[in-house]
Amino acid sequence: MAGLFDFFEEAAASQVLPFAVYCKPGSNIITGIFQRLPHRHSINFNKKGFVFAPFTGNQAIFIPDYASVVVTAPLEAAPYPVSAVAQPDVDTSAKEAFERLVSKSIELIMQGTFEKLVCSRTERIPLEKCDVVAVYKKMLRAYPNAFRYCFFDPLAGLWMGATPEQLLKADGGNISTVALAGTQLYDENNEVLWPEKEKQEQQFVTDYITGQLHGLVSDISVSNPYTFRAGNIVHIKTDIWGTASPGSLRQILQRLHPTPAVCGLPKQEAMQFLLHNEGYNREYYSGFLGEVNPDGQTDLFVNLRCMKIDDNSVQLFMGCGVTKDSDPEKEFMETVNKSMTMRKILV
Ligand SMILES: C=C(O[C@@H]1C=C(C(=O)O)C=C[C@H]1O)C(=O)O
Repeated sequence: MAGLFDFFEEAAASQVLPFAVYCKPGSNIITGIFQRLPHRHSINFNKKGFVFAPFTGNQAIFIPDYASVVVTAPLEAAPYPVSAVAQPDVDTSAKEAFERLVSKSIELIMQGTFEKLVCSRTERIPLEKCDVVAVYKKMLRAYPNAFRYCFFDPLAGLWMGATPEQLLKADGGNISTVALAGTQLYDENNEVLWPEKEKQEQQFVTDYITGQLHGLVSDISVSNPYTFRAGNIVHIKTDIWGTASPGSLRQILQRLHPTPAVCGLPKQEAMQFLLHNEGYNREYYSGFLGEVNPDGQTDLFVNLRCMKIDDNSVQLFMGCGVTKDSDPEKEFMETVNKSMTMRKILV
């Protein structure tokens, strides 16, 4: 009988029908959902399946279980130690353009137009041929604490990523989410200390999320912020959980996405600013993805540390939170560090 990786090899090679292959943080079960017919389904929170939504949140793609073959496989291979891969040569014009965007954002924050903006950029790496399944297998072993996925849809293209950020977990009335922000390089020889700027940036996210949950979620609990490692970098993380009113999942999601961890404050204005000023289309980067299950666990993640794989190139996506205390050059370096998550598995 054909196993998950047979389906995956075939679906990735032919690139005709939508599919998703994923493994949850800390899990050793890989799930594949392979749609049987070339029909585009829209998201329906009453059906079980896999959702893939763009940054703007509009027109999410949905692969329903009932229209697909769903297979699982155990993750048996040992962890893959990601090697020290050299950082890429700096593309001066990309660096200057990004620093201009960050400077403009700082100015608008100083003027009071925004409290926070998350600026992002994309980088294209030429690649003759990408062995999608081999790269995915490497990613599975390299980032055990991330949500590791590969997704394909004929219009959206082929995407892969290892995201550290949960957007929403819901099981019956119990829901949880996280506020994740603040970034520095992981250094095993030094204790992690967080500057005020990073703490403040992360606090914005925690306050926004708890504020948005009020009215829809009761008994909201918030953990203390703690340091969380994601590959070669560390973040500040706060866990947030509570009890949701029945049938409120779609509304909670609308209120949360996109959080100020990936967009900005105020939300709608920040989104418009980013759409008009980043100079490229984020598409599904900083959107959300994962399992929807009205009768069980819904498990959604923010699409970060991801890439889009085309015939002859790979496009990387990375961003960073900008506040009034940001330094444009440091923010650019932060995006380089974040790009290493995917770069390391491409070598
Ligand atoms: C925007 C990204 O990451 C987000 C931004 C962070 C930051 O500004 O420090 C940290 C984690 C993520 O919430 C990205 O990885 O592209």
